[in-house]
Amino acid sequence: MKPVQKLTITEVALRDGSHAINHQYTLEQVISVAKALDDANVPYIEVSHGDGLAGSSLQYGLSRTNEMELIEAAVSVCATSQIGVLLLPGVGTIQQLNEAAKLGVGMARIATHVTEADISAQHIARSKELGLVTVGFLMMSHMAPVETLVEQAKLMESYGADTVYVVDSAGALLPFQVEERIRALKQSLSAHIGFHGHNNLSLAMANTLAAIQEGATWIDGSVRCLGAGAGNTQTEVLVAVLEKLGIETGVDVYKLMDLAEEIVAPILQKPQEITKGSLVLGYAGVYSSFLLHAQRAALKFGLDARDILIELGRRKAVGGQEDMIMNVAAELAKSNYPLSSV
Ligand SMILES: CC[C@H](O)CC(=O)C(=O)O
Ligand SMILES: [Mn+2]
Repeated sequence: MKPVQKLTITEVALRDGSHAINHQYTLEQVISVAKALDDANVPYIEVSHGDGLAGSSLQYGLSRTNEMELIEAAVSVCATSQIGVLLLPGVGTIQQLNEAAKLGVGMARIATHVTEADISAQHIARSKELGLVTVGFLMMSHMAPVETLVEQAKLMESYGADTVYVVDSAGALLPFQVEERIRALKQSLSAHIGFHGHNNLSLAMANTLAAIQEGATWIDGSVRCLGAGAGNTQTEVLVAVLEKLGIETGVDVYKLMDLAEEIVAPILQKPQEITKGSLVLGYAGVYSSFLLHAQRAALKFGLDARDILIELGRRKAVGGQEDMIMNVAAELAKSNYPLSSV
């Protein structure tokens, strides 16, 4: 392994994990998870609706608890960890960013589809003005050629992003594809490079290690894999693996293991496994957060969720097009279903 610089871990179970529990976090759950992550010395903890600030809606799923209350509570129980928020321009606005900053968050991640970095300019600029650590988050990175990804990352850097992430939203990338993407960004940017994986093809850990090997230093994980689809790179496992590789994170692995077992496992509505549904996300390159929406549409129309997901992949649906899921299901139900089989 090439020498690796110190890594900065961001825990996403309180944001990406919100998808997996239908955005039903309670104040008590967020407080207990945030407190334990702070105690384990995790540097950044993301707290927001799964689809970012202001994501609570019929389209994406209504939050049980107002996210600003969750953010405020998480900030209040953390002595050293910084709370971060995710914002998708158009879903959330500058107003919510200002509000979150007032509550004491330390980081904002501005997320766009991999070809749409230009819509992040004002949000990145505002985040910098607010003095926040500012991250550009290029979602569905598997959908663009490497050159396009580099171009888009450079835009985010030019707006002021301190770090730019390759986000494997569908868990569709293979390790060599992660390597070529991170290598190209490393060669073209001076910003830090980050990686956010999903485990739909059981490659989150391999992809994360590939990213680190090529120079990514900002890395996401979710405790007990609590994230959309089959979840993210499992944080407590990642920290243990990194320790074995002699790579420093500053995170206490024993405390993370206890948190995973005693606090996060009881929150899970079902274990984070690679089911046929989540496997198809990675296989067809579909946004991980579409899984539960597709399963609900399948029930409603008497379909196999896999056929809905395959069709969404064929149509290259992107985040924000959740309304397409019901449309596709309705069309499939009327046509000579099944159109495809896996
Ligand atoms: C919009 C939200 C999405 O879940 C962001 C993310 O974590 C991803 O694209 O993987
Ligand atoms: Mn994600």
